Amino acid sequence: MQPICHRIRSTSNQILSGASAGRREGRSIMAARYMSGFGNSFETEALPDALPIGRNSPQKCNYGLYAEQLSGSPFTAPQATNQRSWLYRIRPTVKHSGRYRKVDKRHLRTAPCREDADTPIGQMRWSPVPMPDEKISFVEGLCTVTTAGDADTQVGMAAHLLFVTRAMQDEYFFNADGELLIVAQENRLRLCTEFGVIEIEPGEICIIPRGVIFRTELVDGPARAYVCENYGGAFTLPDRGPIGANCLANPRDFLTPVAAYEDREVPSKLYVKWGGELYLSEIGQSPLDVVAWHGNYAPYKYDLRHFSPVGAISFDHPDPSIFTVMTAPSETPGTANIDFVIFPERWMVAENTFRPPWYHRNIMSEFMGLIYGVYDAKPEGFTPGGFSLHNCMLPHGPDEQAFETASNGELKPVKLTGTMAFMFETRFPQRITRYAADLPELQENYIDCWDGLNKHFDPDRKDPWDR
Ligand SMILES: O=C(O)Cc1cc(O)ccc1O
Ligand SMILES: [Fe+2]
Repeated sequence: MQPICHRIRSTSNQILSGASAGRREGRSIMAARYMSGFGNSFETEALPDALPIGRNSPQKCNYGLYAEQLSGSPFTAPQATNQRSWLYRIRPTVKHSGRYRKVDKRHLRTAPCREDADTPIGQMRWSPVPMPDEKISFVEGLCTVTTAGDADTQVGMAAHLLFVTRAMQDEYFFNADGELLIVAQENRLRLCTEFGVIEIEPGEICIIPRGVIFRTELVDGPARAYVCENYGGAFTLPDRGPIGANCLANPRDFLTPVAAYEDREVPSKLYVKWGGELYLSEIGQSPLDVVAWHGNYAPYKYDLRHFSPVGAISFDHPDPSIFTVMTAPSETPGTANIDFVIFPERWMVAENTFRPPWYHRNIMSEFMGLIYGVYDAKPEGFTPGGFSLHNCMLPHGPDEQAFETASNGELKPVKLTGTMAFMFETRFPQRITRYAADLPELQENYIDCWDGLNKHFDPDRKDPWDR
């Protein structure tokens, strides 16, 4: 067995859900099981010998399965970015797809989307949007708040809020417009995918690559998440440069599910997001019928609490790029289509330093969310489930309270505990949607948080401590 190649054999791994999952919980068959490593070539089978050995397309596959390739990159992409998997399934995906009809996309939007034309520019922040009362599934609960770039040309991103108050029952979804980075914020979410079952809780994220079919279930109540839709090339790990081979997000902590399948023949619905619209196809069975698969194009999860931050151990506040979990690069080196950055628990030890984020203007556009705890630059008004947008070149930085505390406090080592904020940072301006602009949670007075930053300048008093 090659070191980066996983062959997971299990006697039977069928996706069970709802009541049947509960009844059989003791049998471990339901527990999501994973293989470790980022970007590996994995192989996994839910029935013994379902995977052909040493070839992809035998004349006949074992168990009467169909072989099918899913290409996440052009065939000819360079080795480092070449992504594809081979799926051995009960039916080919053409049988999970009939005629499509357009359906209501509710609050789902796609770039380019210029619903912000009448909204003045400005720094923006929203309080958490309450969980809706109505029963909505993953597909109905995606509410776009910003879009950037152009999905058709495969550049840019969208930031969505996600509210899930009901499981998808005989309903499935895939997104042709981009890969989905799902950041759990409240309660767990179970994603039953073509490749196997992934479960995430607040503090964890998962990536569903473009085109992968899945449905979602609830585990412990209505779930809320943030979602970044990446229209461009896939997220990957950033180069660590002089940091070396370890720390930040370590590859072994990324987890990909083992194969699991449904052999379920009931009228079902397949929803597809394609070209910014939502389509529905009625099908006669579950499309999650992949009994075995191998390759490097597959969903995965990551626990953000495994991120090992590296920071200033003497003085000054480094650029937040040191906290990049994953990056979706563009063709221009160092200029990401999207950087996914976190602000986790960590020690602050820098001496003679203004420790919170500095005041800042940025060519990149910064969408931020708070999973739990307090963000050091914004102790007031930025609450878990809330979000903010500091767009291209718009100034921002610590609020008055953070400035006062950080400028005057004793600089002994301090641990920021129980906190997890994140940023979707993109090279493109982010356009807010009408939905976001009309939310009552939009904080009209956000910019007042900088009101009390008074002039301290005095040409006759050089010593800042002498006042
Ligand atoms: O709060 C922000 O705006 C994000 C951010 C964090 C940081 O540590 C440095 C710069 C920056 O933009
Ligand atoms: Fe910033």
